[in-house]
Amino acid sequence: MENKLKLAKEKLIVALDVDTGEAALDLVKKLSTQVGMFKVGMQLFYQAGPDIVKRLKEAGVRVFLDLKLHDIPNTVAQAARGLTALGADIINVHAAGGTAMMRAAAEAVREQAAALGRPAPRVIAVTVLTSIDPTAFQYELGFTCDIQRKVADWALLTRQAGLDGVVASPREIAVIRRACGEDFLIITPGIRPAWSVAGDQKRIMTPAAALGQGAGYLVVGRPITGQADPAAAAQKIITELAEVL
Ligand SMILES: O=c1ccn([C@@H]2O[C@H](COP(=O)(O)O)[C@@H](O)[C@H]2O)c(=O)[nH]1
Repeated sequence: MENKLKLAKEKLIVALDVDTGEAALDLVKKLSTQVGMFKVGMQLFYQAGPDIVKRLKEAGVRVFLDLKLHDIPNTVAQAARGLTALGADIINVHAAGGTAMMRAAAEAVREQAAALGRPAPRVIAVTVLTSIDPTAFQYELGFTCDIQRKVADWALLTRQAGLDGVVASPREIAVIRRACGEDFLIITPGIRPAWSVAGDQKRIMTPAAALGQGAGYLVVGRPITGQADPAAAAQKIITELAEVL
């Protein structure tokens, strides 16, 4: 069981969606024995500033920098260069930015990492946000195919652009695997244990079910960080994961 708990820990990424560096570091202190990686998103990065990534790296943790870059290729490449210099382990862009933008990001990251003499962070692409349901996808965003088809197409585009993987709902893991193969990284937010509330997430799955589908990593935010005892919530999740490993 101990080995399974270790493996489960490696699968878990906790979203540090808080306003200050101090709050983020406090969560890291409480959770670092149970969590393999921490995610810095827009909420923390825009308020605490880029230095938070360096502080987390100094604290010895792995960092997924989830800023979802989406702009013209040159702008995204220059931004990706900056994020690489901060020392993130994974960065991301939006697949909707297209292949030229994704290729530019991947190339800039490789060049910058080589110039700094460091391993390059993995670069992945966000497909369809897990907060989008089929109605919004069709009637607000105007897509005529279903979400699964679009996610599979964008995942393939991402792979062809030379990126390492995608962010998607666990509900799309099977179609992504069929399109992109077993060695393609799939990071899944939209994780909701049976005892938690969905909130704004629409395409959700429990931790055990997502792992059963073959998720590379599971991103969990509020079901852990929104609890009075985040460490106890994280422990419940890794125990649930260990049971299916
Ligand atoms: O499609 C996506 C892409 C990114 N996210 C991010 O993951 C976490 C999820 O947090 P919860 O509190 O567990 O809902 C959050 O930081 C999002 O920005 C996503 O949810 N869906």
